[in-house]
Amino acid sequence: MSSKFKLALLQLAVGASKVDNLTKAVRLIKEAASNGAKIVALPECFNSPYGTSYFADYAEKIPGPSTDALAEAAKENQIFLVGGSIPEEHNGKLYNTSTIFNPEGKLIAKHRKIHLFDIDVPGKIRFQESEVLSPGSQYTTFDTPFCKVGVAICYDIRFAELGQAYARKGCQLLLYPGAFNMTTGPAHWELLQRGRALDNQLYVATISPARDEQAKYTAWGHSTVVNPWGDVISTTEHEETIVYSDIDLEYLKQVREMVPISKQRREDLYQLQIKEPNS
Ligand SMILES: NC(=O)CCC(=O)C(=O)O
Repeated sequence: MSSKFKLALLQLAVGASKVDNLTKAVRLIKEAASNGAKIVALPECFNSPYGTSYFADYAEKIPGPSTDALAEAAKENQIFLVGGSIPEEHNGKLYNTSTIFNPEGKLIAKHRKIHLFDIDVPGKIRFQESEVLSPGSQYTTFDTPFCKVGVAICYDIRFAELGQAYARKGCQLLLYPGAFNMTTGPAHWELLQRGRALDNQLYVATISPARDEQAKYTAWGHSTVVNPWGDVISTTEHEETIVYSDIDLEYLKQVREMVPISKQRREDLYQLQIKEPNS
C-alpha cells in the first residue's frame, strides 16, 4: 500500500446546461487523471446551478444520466471518483447526493447530505434547503488502496461530531464537496476545514464550483486541501481550475505521534456516541 497519492479537486464552472456541465466534468476528470490523480472530486451540485428553485428540474434517479457518465469516467481513467453532488429524486423525495465510484466504474458509496443548509443572516443571505430537500441519515466512507475516505457535503462540515465520527471510523481524508457563499465563505470556509483537520489530525479537502457572478447564488470558490497539522497545502481563488495536492499518510502518522491526542482523551469525562441508523 502506497503512503502517498495525488488528489485532484475540480473547481468546475457550473452553468444552466446539464449536458455542458457533464461534458466539462468528464473532460476535467480525464485531465486530472492524466496528471496522475488517483482520487478526483467534483463540487457540490456539479450538474445543476445551486438553488432551491433548480433542484426539482435537474433531479435524477441514481443510476441516471449524470451518474452513468461518472461511472464511465471513473472506469476509463482508472480513478476513484467522488462525484460532487447532484439533486437526486428517490421515492418522491429530493436529496443532495454524492456518488462515489471505484476504478472499475462501480458505485461503491452514496452520501445524501445529512445537515440541510438552512440559515438566515439578515441583510446578507437566507437559504432554506429544507423547503425542497430531505436529509440523509447515513455515514459515508469508502476504502482505497491508500486510505479510508469520509464524504460529507458542504453544510455538513459545520458539525464537528460528524468529522470526529469519520476519524473514529478510521478515515484519514475527509472530502466535502461544497458551495459556500460570499457571506459565510470568507468568514468560515477555511476556518472550518482547518478546524476539522486539526481536531482529527487528518487531511480535509473542500471542492467548490467556480464563481459565477451572474448566478442567483454566488459560490465562494477557494477549493482547498488542509493537512493534519492544520496547514493549507493547496488552494485557489474562484475561477475554474484543478487543484492538485499530494496526500502523505506517513506525515499524518508523524503528526499523530508527535501530538498524540487520540490516546489522551478523557473518555471518563466525555464521549462521542456514534449511532448507525438503518435508513
Ligand atoms: N451548500 C451549502 O451547504 C452552503 C453552506 C454554507 O454556505 C455555510 O455557510 O455553511
